Amino acid sequence: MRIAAIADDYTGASDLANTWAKNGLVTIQTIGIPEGLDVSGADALVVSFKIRSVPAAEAVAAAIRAWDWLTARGFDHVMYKVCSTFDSTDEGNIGPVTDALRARAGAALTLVTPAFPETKRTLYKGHLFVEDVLLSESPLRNHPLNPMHDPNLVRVLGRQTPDPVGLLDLATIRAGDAAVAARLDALAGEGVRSVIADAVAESDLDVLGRAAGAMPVSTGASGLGLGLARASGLGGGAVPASAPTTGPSAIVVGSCSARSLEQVAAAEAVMPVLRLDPDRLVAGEAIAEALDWARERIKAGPVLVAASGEPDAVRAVQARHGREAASAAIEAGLASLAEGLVAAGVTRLVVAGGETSGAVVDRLGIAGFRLGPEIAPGVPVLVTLGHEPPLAMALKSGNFGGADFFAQALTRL
Ligand SMILES: Nc1ncnc2c1ncn2[C@@H]1O[C@H](COP(=O)(O)OP(=O)(O)O)[C@@H](O)[C@H]1O
Ligand SMILES: O=C(O)[C@@H](O)C(=O)COP(=O)(O)O
Repeated sequence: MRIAAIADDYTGASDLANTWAKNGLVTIQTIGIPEGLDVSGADALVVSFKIRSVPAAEAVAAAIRAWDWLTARGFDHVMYKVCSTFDSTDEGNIGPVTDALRARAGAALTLVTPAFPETKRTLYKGHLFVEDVLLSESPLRNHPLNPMHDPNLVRVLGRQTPDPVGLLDLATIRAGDAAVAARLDALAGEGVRSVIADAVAESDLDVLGRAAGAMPVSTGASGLGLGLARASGLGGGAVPASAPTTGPSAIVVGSCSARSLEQVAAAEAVMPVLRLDPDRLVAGEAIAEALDWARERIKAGPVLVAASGEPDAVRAVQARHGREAASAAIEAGLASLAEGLVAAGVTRLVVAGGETSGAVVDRLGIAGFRLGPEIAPGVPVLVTLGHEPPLAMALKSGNFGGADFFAQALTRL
C-alpha cells in the first residue's frame, strides 16, 4: 500500500512526514502538487497546502486537485492531515474537505481522529484531551484564528457537515478488528458518513490504521498516520540521517501559542531576541529595521525575531485591525523578513507557527523537502529541494517542542 497525505498546513505536513520517515518510509514533503519534482522514489508523499483557515470552497478545490493527482499516480490511500488539536471553525475546513474527498473516492465512510498520543493528544468518548485537560480548557481556547471551545468532536464536526457524524468508541476499538468492522457497517447503515474514532494509546491507532487503510481516504493527525504506516507493510527504508548545514542561522516566530511564547522567553537567555510591534507590522513597517538588526548579528550567532503576543494582546490587535487582516499582514511581514534573512546568507532557518510557516515557505519559493532526523516529537529537520543553496529548516507547530526547542533545533540543523 502506497500512502499519501494532503496536509492543511505546512508544519502539520512536516509532523506527519516525520512520523512516516522515522517509521522507515521513504517520504517527501511537497509544497502543493509537485509538478516539477521527481517523487518517483517515495513510498509516501505529503502534499502541503495552506488551507486550514481559507474559505471552505478553496480548501475543497485544492484537496480534490491533489486527490486526483495522487490517485492517478498509484497512491492507494490518502489521508487528509489535520491538526491534532482539530483546529477549525464551524465553517470548516475539516468537515467540507472530508466530505468532498469521500465523495470523490466513492467511499461510504471516513474515519476521523486527531489523536496523537506521543504528544499527549488523546480522544475518549469523542472528547479530545490536550495533555491533561480537555481541548476547551487547553491553550487552544485562545488560538488567534480558530479558538477551540468545544472538546466534543462529534459535535464539532457535526457543525461542519450536513451528514450525521458517529463515534467509534475505545471499547469497540479494544475489542479488535472484527468488532470495529461490525460497528462501522452498522454506522454506515444508519447513514453516518464521518466517524470520530477514540484513541488513547498507539495500539489503538494500529487497529484504526488497519480499518482506515481498507478505505480510500481518512482524516487525522500523526497518530492515524502512524497506524497507516504500520498497516501499509512498507517501512524498510533507513531512518533519515543527520544533514548538518553550515552557515548563519535565524528563528522567525509568528506563533502565539502558549508553548511558543515559553520558547521565545527561554531563547532570550541564549541568543539576541527582537520582539516586533504588531501594530507597526500591520502598517507595513518594522521589517526593514528588523532586517538591519538581524544582519548586524547573524555572523556572530543565531538571532530570533518574534511577532508573537499573549492572548489579551493578540485580541487587542485583532480588535484594532480585524482578525484576518492582522494575521495576513503579520504573516506577510514575517515572510519578507525570512526572505531578507536568506538573501543575507541565512542557510539554517527555524519558523514557528503553521500559518507563519506557510507564508515563509511560499515566499521562499520552496518546492519540497527531504526529511532529516526528528528534533522533537512532531518536528523534523527539513532539507529543501529545488532551492539553491539548500536550506536546513524546521517548521515548528505552535504547541510542539520543549521550552529549549529553539536552541535544541539549531544544534540539529
Ligand atoms: N502579536 C500578534 N497579534 C495578532 N496576531 C498575531 C501576532 N503575532 C502573530 N500573529 C498571527 O497569529 C497567527 C498564528 O498562527 P500560526 O502561525 O498558525 O501559529 P500556531 O502554529 O501557533 O497556530 C498568524 O496568522 C500570525 O500572523
Ligand atoms: O497535528 C498537529 O498538532 C500539528 O501537526 C499541527 O498541525 C499543528 O498546527 P500549528 O500549531 O498551527 O502549527
